[in-house]
Amino acid sequence: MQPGSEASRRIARINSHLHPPVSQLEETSLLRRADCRSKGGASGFKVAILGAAGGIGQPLALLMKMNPLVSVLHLYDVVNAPGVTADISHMNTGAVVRGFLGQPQLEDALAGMDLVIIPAGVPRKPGMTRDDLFNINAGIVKTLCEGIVKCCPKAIVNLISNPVNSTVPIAAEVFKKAGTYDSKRLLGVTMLDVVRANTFVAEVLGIDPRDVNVPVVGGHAGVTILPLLSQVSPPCSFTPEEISYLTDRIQNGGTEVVEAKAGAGSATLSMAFAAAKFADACLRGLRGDAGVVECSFVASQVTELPFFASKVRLGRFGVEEVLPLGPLNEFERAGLEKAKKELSSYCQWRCLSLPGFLEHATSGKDYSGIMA
Ligand SMILES: NC(=O)c1ccc[n+]([C@@H]2O[C@H](COP(=O)([O-])OP(=O)(O)OC[C@H]3O[C@@H](n4cnc5c(N)ncnc54)[C@H](O)[C@@H]3O)[C@@H](O)[C@H]2O)c1
Ligand SMILES: O=C(O)C[C@H](O)C(=O)O
Repeated sequence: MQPGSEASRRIARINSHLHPPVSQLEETSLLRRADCRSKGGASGFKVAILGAAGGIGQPLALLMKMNPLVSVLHLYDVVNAPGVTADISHMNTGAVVRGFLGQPQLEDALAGMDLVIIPAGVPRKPGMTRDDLFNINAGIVKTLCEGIVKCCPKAIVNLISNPVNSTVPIAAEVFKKAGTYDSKRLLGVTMLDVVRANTFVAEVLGIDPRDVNVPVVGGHAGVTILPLLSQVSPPCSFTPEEISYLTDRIQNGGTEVVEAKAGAGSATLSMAFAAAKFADACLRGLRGDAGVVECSFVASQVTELPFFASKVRLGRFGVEEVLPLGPLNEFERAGLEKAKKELSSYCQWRCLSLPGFLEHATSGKDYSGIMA
């Protein structure tokens, strides 16, 4: 480019506008982004994050923008999506980032997505259980899933919003009602339990946490979180005291963070790390990689319960196989009974088939009055 030429004057004028927010930049620049030659996003997967401006959503957006398997990243929230999008979009990695704000833009955010990750919803405060979030989060999840039904019914859905033990059955019910349900494509994210288990076990053993893999089965709340310490890789053994300490710490890892944050929310950074790891596994499965196995809360026949977390093999269509629990020791068999009892006591599960329950339960009102 010749110094002093019209082109160089244009670029200088554009640079002088680089300070205003992105929306103003679009209006004032001579070269609008829409006119740029590179459109990006040539190959790879299209991923949407719903709740992208939240405590989990923001670091998760950052991590997904760094994932080379992602070519298009849609960031949707009911607040602050433009700001997060402008910020993340300046990272010089491959994915093209677009932001979407509020319900009127939900359908555009979802159109054509391969993977939808949902961390939208309210987090716990000290003294609350995850189940206390149901009345608000079930309604949010229902609305978002209705968008998925319309715009990307074949997408893989990674559901993070709590209580996962209930939001996954709610999402399944929304998809069933619309006739788009495919149990292989709906995955509750329990990866943080595995991430925590790997970290705590590595601490006890004095080894690198990246070398540890602990299967964690059941669900995602209290005693429903069941680490299978007899199946740790690499093979190892624990004293009864170590087993008791590890089981308790893994089951209460979420509460440990909620209490440490003292009212400022629940796990966000470790959750974003776990969600990004899990999403990457789903994308590798979609790509056709062999042997991608992670734990997830899915429709299952591993126990008599309709949904259960266990190891699943991920493939081109989502969950290709729900793997059996494997041999359990006596402590784990007792833990499994407790987990199943707790999981089956979730009233939402018992009531899902009642006429009108889905609408009532997701209206934000107390649903206990219509329980059988
Ligand atoms: N599965 C897990 O292991 C796990 C771990 C940690 C947190 N969580 C859960 O994830 C959820 C989010 O946690 P957080 O810390 O990010 O909360 P947060 O409040 O920081 O962020 C939630 C975001 O969701 C957005 N939101 C609310 N309603 C929405 C809607 N209708 N559509 C789109 N976005 C909407 C909010 O604007 C906010 O930006 C909570 O329910 C929390 O309990 C799950
Ligand atoms: O504990 C919470 O409420 C958030 C999350 O489920 C967690 O395990 O950290």
